Amino acid sequence: MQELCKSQCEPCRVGAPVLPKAEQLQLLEGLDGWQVIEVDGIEQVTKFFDFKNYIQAMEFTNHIAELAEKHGHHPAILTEWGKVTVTWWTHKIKGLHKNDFIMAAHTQEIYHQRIEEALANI
Ligand SMILES: C[C@H](O)[C@H](O)[C@H]1CNC2=NC(N)=NC(=O)C2=N1
Repeated sequence: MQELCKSQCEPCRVGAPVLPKAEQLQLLEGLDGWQVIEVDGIEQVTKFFDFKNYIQAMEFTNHIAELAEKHGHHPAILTEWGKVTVTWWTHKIKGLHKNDFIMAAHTQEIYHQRIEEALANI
């Protein structure tokens, strides 16, 4: 995860190959609690994050939106009371690219940073 978290998204062209399952599993090992799902035949990597309330969930959602804009790579986000589910896949290849695992690593890093900040303010 350390390596992924320091990585930047690579240019991904239409028609690029989706990640083979073996590489997906290897990249998952570097993450914490993410899983690969398939939705309408499209493989995606997803994880949900817990929060104290809806405002904190929304703040995290907006932080991920800023991350996505910065990298030009955007997730599906479901924001609920106390919970945010973030799901990454690459639209242009209709599946998983290494970029999705890089962005998952950045996502969980943001969550951990926010938790540490909250604990520091107790
Ligand atoms: C033009 C724009 O950069 C592209 O459409 C980007 C936008 N964000 C994206 N996000 C994701 N998840 N997959 C993409 O293929 C993608 N393409």
